[in-house]
Amino acid sequence: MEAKIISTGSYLPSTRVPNQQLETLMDTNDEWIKSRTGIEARHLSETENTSVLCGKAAIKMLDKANVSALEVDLIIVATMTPDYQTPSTACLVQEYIGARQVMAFDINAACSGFVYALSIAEKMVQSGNFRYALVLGGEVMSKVIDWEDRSTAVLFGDGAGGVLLKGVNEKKSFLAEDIHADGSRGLSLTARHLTTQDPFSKTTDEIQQSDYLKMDGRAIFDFSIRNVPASIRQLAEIGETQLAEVDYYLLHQANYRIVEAIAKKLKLPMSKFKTNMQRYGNTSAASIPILLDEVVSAGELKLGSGQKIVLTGFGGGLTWASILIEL
Ligand SMILES: O=C(O)C1CCN(c2ccc(-c3cc(CO)ccc3Cl)cn2)CC1
Repeated sequence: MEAKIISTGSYLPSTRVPNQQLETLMDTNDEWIKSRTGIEARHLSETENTSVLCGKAAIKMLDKANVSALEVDLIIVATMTPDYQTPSTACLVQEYIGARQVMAFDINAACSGFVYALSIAEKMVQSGNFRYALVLGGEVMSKVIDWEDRSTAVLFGDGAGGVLLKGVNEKKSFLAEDIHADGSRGLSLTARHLTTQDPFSKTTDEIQQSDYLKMDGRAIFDFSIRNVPASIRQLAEIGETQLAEVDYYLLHQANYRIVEAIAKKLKLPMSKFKTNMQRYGNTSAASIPILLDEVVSAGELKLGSGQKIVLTGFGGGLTWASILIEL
């Protein structure tokens, strides 16, 4: 049995916030944001939590595939901004879409989360025990942002996207993967630090509970430029594929200059690297599936066409993960 992507879907909350609107909230400006990140606007959720964004994206992909929610055997949600610690966001999605009481769980690999989840779901479908698998990336980053910290508040957005996998007796579609973590540099990007809190705990001063996302931007920038090209080269070698044979590279949409720098290091044209951070900002685990759905919806990628794509996530953890897929 092999796993095949049979549908894609995405959902953005309705409130669009252009850079100019952030100028009224903090000491920033459209020119700085656009020139340093490529971001022109982001969508922010006023009432819909992560499970609802994911549920709405899931309903779109099930409808497109003409698959009932009752046929879904597995739901994985990649998120660093769950509705709750428990229940998992995937359990809330199961209820939201009206699926049977099937296996549903969240994974947290931050901006690499969707690629991690896709790798996990593929193996589970290959086992022959799961016929239809919903693989979602969803974030409400706006709830972990410090809206007084202009260095991070201008970078992130909310949204959800995903794919519907089906077990089929066809040739392999998932050709190669390169998936990593490096916890030694994990504190370069943190959010929601939960320290020990019991009558006997001895939280020292430097161990601070923190609700907000904090990022060493320079460190993450440098890590990305170093690790992502190496991961893509390694993937191409494992998949016995030339970099030029890949139709599109869909990278985590953190920063336009990062995508440019990676394309340059790989000596590939920017035309192979689709981007949408201009419209949505950095939606962490949701960025790749939203981009994939947009490129498929635009007809630039066709499911079942044999086109080759590389999906690469990179960020919190630190994690980085690449997957080579023949559609
Ligand atoms: O001064 C400048 O130019 C600033 C410098 C700092 N910037 C950054 C830094 C890091 C990221 C980033 C974040 C993640 C997490 O999803 C993953 C990957 C990256 Cl590369 C995005 N922007 C913005 C422009």
